[in-house]
Amino acid sequence: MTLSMQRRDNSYAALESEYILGEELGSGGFGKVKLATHILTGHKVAVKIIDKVAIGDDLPRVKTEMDALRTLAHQNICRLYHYIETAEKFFIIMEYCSGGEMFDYIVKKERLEESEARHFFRQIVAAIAYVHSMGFAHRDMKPENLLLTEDLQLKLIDFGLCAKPDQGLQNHLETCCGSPAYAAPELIQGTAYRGNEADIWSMGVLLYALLCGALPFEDENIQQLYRKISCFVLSIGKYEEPEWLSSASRSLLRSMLQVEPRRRIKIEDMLIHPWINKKYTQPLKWKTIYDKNIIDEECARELATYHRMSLDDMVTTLKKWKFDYTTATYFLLLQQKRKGRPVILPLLRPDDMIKNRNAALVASPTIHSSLDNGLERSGIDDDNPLDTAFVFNRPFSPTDKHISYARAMHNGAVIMNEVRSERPQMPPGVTPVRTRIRNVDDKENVEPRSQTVKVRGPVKITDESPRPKSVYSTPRNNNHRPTVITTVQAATPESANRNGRSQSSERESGSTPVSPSASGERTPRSATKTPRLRQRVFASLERKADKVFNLLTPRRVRQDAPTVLKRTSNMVNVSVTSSTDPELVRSELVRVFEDKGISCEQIGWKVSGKKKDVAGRTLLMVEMEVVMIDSLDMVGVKRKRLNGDAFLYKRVCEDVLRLAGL
Ligand SMILES: Nc1ncnc2c1ncn2[C@@H]1O[C@H](COP(=O)(O)OP(=O)(O)OP(=O)(O)O)[C@@H](O)[C@H]1O
Repeated sequence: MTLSMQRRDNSYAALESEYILGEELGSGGFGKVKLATHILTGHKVAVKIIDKVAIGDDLPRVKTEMDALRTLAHQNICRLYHYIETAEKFFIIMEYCSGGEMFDYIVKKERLEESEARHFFRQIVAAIAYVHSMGFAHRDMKPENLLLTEDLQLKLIDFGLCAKPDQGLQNHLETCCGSPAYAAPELIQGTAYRGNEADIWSMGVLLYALLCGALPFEDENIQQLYRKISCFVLSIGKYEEPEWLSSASRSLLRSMLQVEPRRRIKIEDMLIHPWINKKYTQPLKWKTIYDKNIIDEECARELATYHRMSLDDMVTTLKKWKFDYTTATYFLLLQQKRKGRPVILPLLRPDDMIKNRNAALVASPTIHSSLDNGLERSGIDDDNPLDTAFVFNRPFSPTDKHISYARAMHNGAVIMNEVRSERPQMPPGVTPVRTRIRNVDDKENVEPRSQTVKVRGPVKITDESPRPKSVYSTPRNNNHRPTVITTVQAATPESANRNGRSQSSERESGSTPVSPSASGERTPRSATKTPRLRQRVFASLERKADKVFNLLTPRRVRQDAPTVLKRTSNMVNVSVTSSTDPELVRSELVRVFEDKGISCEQIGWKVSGKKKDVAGRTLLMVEMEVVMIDSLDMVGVKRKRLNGDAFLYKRVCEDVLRLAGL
């Protein structure tokens, strides 16, 4: 092991006995976020890893984020479970939002129907009403900071720029922060402002993005962007109002995108706004469903048994809200309970489990069999080996619950093999696809378990196993990468320089306003396409992608890439080409990146591009991975924003794929 690897090992040692690190979920200006498994419960969590040296002067931002996350507990705010600080790093362990970024959802849908936009926006309003009621302003509202759970519940993240003025939100703030495209005019003008009023403006931009699939003010050049917002402020410019917007949505947007902060709609008035409440029978429930003073007895009892403590002592411990491993386990047990799963911990402690990974197994039936009888599988992650082991086993006997859980923890591979023998055979590493339809009318005002939304699969591609018939591999190495979580990954390679931060949102608007019209809410999309909204891209991009094929050329492909081409059936963020030749597609991606002056790096089937501004600052990092689409046996391109502004990402992807022959 090299010295640098050892160093990395040590820096992750704090997580070793408690979490198993997995793939990278995303990265921001302040670190990266990885998927991980909480060893004791087997649940997935997200771990934000911040390097103390790399963060430098921005250290206070971590403190701000931690203070906010410790205080704020709301159903639409990503839950903090555990916080670890070491000499080198901060680890922020949070609720895992498997549905990806809200932005990708908008992109996938091009824009949202008003009813769907309302479903999401009500959750944004609920989160911000709560944040403001607690004396905080978020100050960085944008679609990248809104994540989705697998059942399309929205979670606000990234409280690193939030503010909590000592004398309350009526007090003025001065620091200009957030993304320029979402920034209120008073921030851009550099005057003192109120954080809550600035949040309402950003929410207006966000609602516009949901309804129109574009931003109201955009420009490649940040000064031009400011100029556009200033023109709007001076009433010599307007944002475009597409004709498909209903009169109620226009009126809400106008009241939020109100230049004069005092005249901007207040969050209390938004809660009762007709557009927000249309077709909802109950008022928006914005208050938190969590009470820090109430501890769930069943979860506390299970923890007390595990730690060999009295229930009272455990309740006292939990109420200290230390955000340590016990707090994390409590929250995960609570989550388990809400999903109708047994509230059970193993007899062994994580350290023992790791030491005894290969110990002989002791008992047979496992605990989660009731789940297998079609009772309730919600929340069980098919692509989590530990969870999967629990789901498809034999009936539960109360006496052996701990032993069998421990068995599953000890030797997932053995259990998995047993499991597979009871299920249709699948190639190793292939994750079964699960879809669920739930049943609901009023999505927001019912308990999460009874909600009915079609579940989107997780964003990542989990099928990484080569298929005998159609494996495309580079000449030097045929090894495929391991599946997502198999062993403790004390160290994972750092991605090359992902610390660039987006400076601006970039898109030329240049369009004149469309006169308002009171069109109905459910205008079919086909009838509402407006060429003026040039920002709407991905859907059209995907439709045109089939033209890539004929224009592909095989030049400039490095033949030394080590990884195997992935096959996928997961179409999230994947553009289909009509090509059957992945090498051709890859070489064309490289060519177009280079032609556009975007520096690019090719690693296996992934082509990463980095766009910089004139001053050499990284504005955006994007990754395009060539994949084979299972059902079609065609080549696809999977897009991923590594860093930087989402709408700039959208534009760059559009350009790259268009120039590649559309
Ligand atoms: N809880 C989570 N579940 C799933 N993915 C997550 C989670 N938290 C963050 N991510 C992913 O990681 C990305 C970066 O996270 P985050 O915005 O918190 O980092 P940051 O360094 O503060 O970024 P920024 O530069 O925007 O401030 C997100 O955009 C998202 O894609």
